[in-house]
Amino acid sequence: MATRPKSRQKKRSSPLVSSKSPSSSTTDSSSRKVLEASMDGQSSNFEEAASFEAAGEEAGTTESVTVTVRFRPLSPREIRQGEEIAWYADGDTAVRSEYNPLVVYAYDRVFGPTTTTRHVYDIAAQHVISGAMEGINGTIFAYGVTSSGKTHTMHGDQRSPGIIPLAVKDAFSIIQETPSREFLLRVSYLEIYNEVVNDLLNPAGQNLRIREDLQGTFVEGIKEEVVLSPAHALSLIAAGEEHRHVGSNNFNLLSSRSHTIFTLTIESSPCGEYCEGEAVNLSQLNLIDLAGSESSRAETTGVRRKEGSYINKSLLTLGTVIAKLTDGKATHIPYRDSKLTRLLQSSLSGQGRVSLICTVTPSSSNSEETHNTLKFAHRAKRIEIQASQNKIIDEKSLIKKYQNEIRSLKEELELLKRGMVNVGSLKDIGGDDIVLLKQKLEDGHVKLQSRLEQEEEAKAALLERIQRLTKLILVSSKTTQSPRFAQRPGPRRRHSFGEEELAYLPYKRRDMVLEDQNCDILVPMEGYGENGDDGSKDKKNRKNGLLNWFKIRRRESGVTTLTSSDGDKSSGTKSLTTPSTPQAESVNFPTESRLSNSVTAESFPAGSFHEHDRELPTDSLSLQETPMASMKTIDHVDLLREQVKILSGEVALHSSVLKRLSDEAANSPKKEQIQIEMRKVKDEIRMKNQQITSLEKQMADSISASQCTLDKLGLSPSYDELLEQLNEKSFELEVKTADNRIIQDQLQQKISECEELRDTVSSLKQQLVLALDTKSSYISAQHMNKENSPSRDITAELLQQAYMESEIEELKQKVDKLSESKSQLEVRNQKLAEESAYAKGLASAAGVELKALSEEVTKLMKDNERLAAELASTRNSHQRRVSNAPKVTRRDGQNRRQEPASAKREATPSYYERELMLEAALKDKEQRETELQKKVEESKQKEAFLENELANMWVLVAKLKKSNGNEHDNSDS
Ligand SMILES: Nc1ncnc2c1ncn2[C@@H]1O[C@H](COP(=O)(O)OP(=O)(O)OP(=O)(O)O)[C@@H](O)[C@H]1O
Repeated sequence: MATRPKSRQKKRSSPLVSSKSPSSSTTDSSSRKVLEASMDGQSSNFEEAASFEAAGEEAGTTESVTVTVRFRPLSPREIRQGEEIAWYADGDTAVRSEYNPLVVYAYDRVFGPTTTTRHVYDIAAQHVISGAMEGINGTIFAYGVTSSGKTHTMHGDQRSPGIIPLAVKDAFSIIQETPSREFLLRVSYLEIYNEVVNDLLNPAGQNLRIREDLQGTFVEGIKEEVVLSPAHALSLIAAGEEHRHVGSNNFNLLSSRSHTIFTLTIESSPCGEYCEGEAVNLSQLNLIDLAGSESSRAETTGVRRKEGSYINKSLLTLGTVIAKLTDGKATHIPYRDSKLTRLLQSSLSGQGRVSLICTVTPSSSNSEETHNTLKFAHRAKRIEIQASQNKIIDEKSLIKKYQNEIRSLKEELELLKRGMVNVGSLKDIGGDDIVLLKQKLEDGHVKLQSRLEQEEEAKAALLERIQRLTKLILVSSKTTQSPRFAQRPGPRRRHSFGEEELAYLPYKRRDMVLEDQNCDILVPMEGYGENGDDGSKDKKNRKNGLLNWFKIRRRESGVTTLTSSDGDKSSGTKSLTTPSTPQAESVNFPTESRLSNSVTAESFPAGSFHEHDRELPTDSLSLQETPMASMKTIDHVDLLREQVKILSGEVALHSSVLKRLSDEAANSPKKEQIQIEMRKVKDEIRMKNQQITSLEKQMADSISASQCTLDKLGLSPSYDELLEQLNEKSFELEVKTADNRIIQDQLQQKISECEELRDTVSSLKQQLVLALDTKSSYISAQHMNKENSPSRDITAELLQQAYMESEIEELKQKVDKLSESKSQLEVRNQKLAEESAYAKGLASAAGVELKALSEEVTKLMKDNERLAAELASTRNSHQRRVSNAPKVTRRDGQNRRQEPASAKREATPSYYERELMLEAALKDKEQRETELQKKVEESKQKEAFLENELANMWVLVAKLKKSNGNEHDNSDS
């Protein structure tokens, strides 16, 4: 990390407080929601921030999410409506309620309404970007209600570039400052609109699916573009923004109706020879501009309301996920409840650095929403994250793939060059026979010529490919090796944008758009957004508003006018003279004096990466040549030099021939013939020399032309323009070619898969044919057998025999199986018959027993009746006797009752004994009766059970008999 806020650095010396126990907490529910004394809250939170920072130094340690709050100023509309300030930034780390000074929340940092986005970037985002460049995943997102300033913070405009352009710029600056590593950057840009994922870089990529693999969630089929310069990346964002859903509500004329995620995938590996076998750092930087939550006060209808409910639902899920993550007890985190949380799953679950920038408005009308945002931010602070480097030792990483390809292409080129040089050895060919030699020479010449042409072509193709691949891999243009990661440089220089890069940022700030409008326009027009026309109105909005932002100043006529949203080229708009000179540029952006230095920026092609910030000395820039052009010049000169070498070789060969011819002419009688030959060779030599001279001239011209290139830059706008266009086109072509190659690889894979499948199909077909052949031969053999034809083929006979044998064998096996199952069934049958006999016996025994028991019961009942009658008569006689006896007084009665029982017994011994006996007998009988009745019941149950069993058995027996009968039938057949 290069720049850290000074205040933080100061605080680092203070004892660190664990980020796990944030001391600045609020009780969410209470009306007196505060909590700690403000100063305490601030300092402890500061320490927390310091702890985060320190943790960040060590990869893989626990950090907490960086949470910052950014206030926007009151909008002109709010001022007009006389709204008051409800919340304000109290110092650097606290937000306080104007209405209740005791309500205060503390964060890592709080930015007041005058803070610039650049400052916000330095504190809330820069460490995430530098981490991402080192292989640590990073996510930055802006959260807040509609119109609170999320898009202003994330995207910004030309006057105040947002976090996304600053991050892109910084990423390329870091590459520039890291000469020891090679980088490959890819971008993708998507939106989540009404829970549908759309690719903003590819209009055809609608409703994409979210998938999961071992590395986490990803969007299937999303387009990824390799980027080579900040301008290139920003142009993609601008193009993507054109497709984003934007509409108006009564708080924001250009309200984002979708969440967007801009992802920068960074691969890096050590430069040069050390890179082989070295792990590649791979990380993703997600820059997210959320759609704003909408309060019920938003006057929305139709499509707007639907969008609003989707936005609110996904933000609610985000809130729930964060609440559960910080709960500690939650077992299930509902990431899957919304596309947003699904895509943010790995970031939220703590893989990589996360920075949450909560944008708030101070206005009293939004007080409640602001309070909710503040509570959300406070909860998010408790999420723990793990910042560790992602290293992959994978040859499949794109950068490794390109590096390997470049290496092998270079080797190929080297071989080719050597082959071409060896061509010169032809000069050794010699012979006494001149005619033969001449013939040989002519043949050799033709062959040599065509071979040379082929090899030239191959070489040119190789060079082009190497160039193309090398260009995709970004390296620092600095030659000094000062590894960035080993020793961190001092304060980072400011981010500054070149003309070309600024052209891709929105020109007007949104508030300017709002201010330009009549106040009435802020309230939706009658019927606005009520029907399906919303879409078209959106488009119109986009055209009127956003198109202006993203209108790229073209240099066709040298002067371009940026029209206002109503198409008026009046004074309300700025006339932009396309600059080709520093003076012209300063006219364009009078407010930004720092821009005036970036003259040469536009002269650099989009297709090449060269840091051309205005911080770099202009002198150093002027010495640089357009890399693309320079590469081409070098290659051209290289090719010319090779051709000169070859021609010189040929001249040398002809000279040696000439020498031999002149020697021969001196001794030979056929002088004239030899002299003719010599003249021809001399002509050849002259011609070759002329060619050499012309090639040398071309070489000199090319070199001088390349040296003059810079002089011409800026002086000849049309040439620049053409060059730029050419470079852009060639860059586009390169990227397309890279894409094509990937597609071709995939195609190749599919083709090989297809071939494999075809092979399988053909082998299956063969098997089928074989089987059919066997069958038909068998049938024909059988047929022949039937006819008993004497001309029977022996093979068919053998085949038939074998077939029959196998058939017999099979049948035998079947018979065995059947007989086995038959015997099993017989055994079972036997058992069942035995069981049924036993059951029958039991049933009859039970019947007999039942009969006996019922007889006994009748007998007992009779006895019972008899005894009962006896007892009744005895009682009657006793009563009669008592009533006949003399009357006694009550006292007598009592006395008599008090007489001992023996005396009583003595008085009526037979009566008492008999009564007792009878009662005992009666009891006994009753007991026996109940017992017997119980037994009868049991027997009845038993009988019923046995009858049931018997019935079942009969059914079984019947079944068995039936199946036996079938088997017999089968075996008989
Ligand atoms: N810090 C700031 N300084 C000056 N103006 C700001 C600031 N933040 C926001 N604005 C202005 O406030 C208005 C609303 O901001 P912006 O569109 O960024 O809100 P938003 O949160 O993205 O809204 P939505 O969720 O509806 O898209 C714009 O005109 C913007 O220029």
